[in-house]
Amino acid sequence: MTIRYHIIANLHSGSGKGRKIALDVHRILDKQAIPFTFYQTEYRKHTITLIQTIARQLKQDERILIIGGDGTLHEAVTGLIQANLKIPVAYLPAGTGNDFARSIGMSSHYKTVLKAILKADHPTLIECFIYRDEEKDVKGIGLNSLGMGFDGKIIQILNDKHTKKTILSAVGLEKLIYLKSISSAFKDRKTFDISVTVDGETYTDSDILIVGAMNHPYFGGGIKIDPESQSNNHELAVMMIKNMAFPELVKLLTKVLTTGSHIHSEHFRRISGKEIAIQVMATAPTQVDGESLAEDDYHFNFELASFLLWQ
Ligand SMILES: Nc1ncnc2c1ncn2[C@@H]1O[C@H](COP(=O)(O)OP(=O)(O)OP(=O)(O)O)[C@@H](O)[C@H]1O
Repeated sequence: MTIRYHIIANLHSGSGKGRKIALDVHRILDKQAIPFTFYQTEYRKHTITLIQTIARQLKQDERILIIGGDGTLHEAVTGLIQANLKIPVAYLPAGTGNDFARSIGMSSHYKTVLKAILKADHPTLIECFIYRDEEKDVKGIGLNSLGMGFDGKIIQILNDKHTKKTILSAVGLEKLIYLKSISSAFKDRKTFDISVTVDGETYTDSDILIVGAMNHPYFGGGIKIDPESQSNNHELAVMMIKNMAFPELVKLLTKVLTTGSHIHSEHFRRISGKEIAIQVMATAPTQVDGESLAEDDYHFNFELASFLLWQ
């Protein structure tokens, strides 16, 4: 059976990587006489409505392929879960960070990934999470992580400095993009008290720099911030990092980037489980999958969810 592909591509992802990959996919499919329809995302969140429209009309011999970064895949999965559409998607990573693709061991060569997609005969179940603050009426999905505090601040700074991100990404220094923002985020840091509940047990702490729910180890384009997390292991982890002086932060970051021994630091704490709630007692910059949420004093409940991936 010949399959027709509905390709949703964010041509701006990965500072032009999305455009290059999309053009090449176009060429490869043409060459193999594989039919496809091409849709280009035109604004933020466009992928959510696009995928819902396509998925609702999808025929038996048709599949959806997403080309973009973590943000684009995040929107695609949001669209499907929001509309309760249990339709598998294929995904070609073309972003700056590509932490989701890294977490599930996808090849970094898009031609290899495309080959596997074209041969795939059954989809794989991939775990993600749903976060919800009932009182503030805020709800969404996460593929990688949701973090409040310092990491939320880093993402805010990066989104304000889009040009820098573009330049560093173009020369392949994705990790540096995040690391360069750390000192400015640190200067403006705010710390807060937290209450965390994991599988019925509550922990409180104060002077917290970062608290977040992790679905796998990576943040910021391959920074292995929570090496003990694993994708698809039927649980999430809460990661907490306490406030510290700048020299200690540098030491901790060196460990993050080298041995991973930061997990033994007195500043680092991790608790894993299935049912998680995180409450921050002051407003904090917040990020989900590398995109900012409005700064607020959230009380989030997390639950595991899943989607289907052709790979
Ligand atoms: N035409 C567009 N103009 C502006 N923004 C867009 C457009 N299409 C998509 N977007 C937005 O771009 C954001 C970033 O895209 P994406 O995450 O795919 O790329 P990236 O940031 O380069 O990759 P990564 O998240 O892996 O680092 C998404 O949140 C999406 O809403």
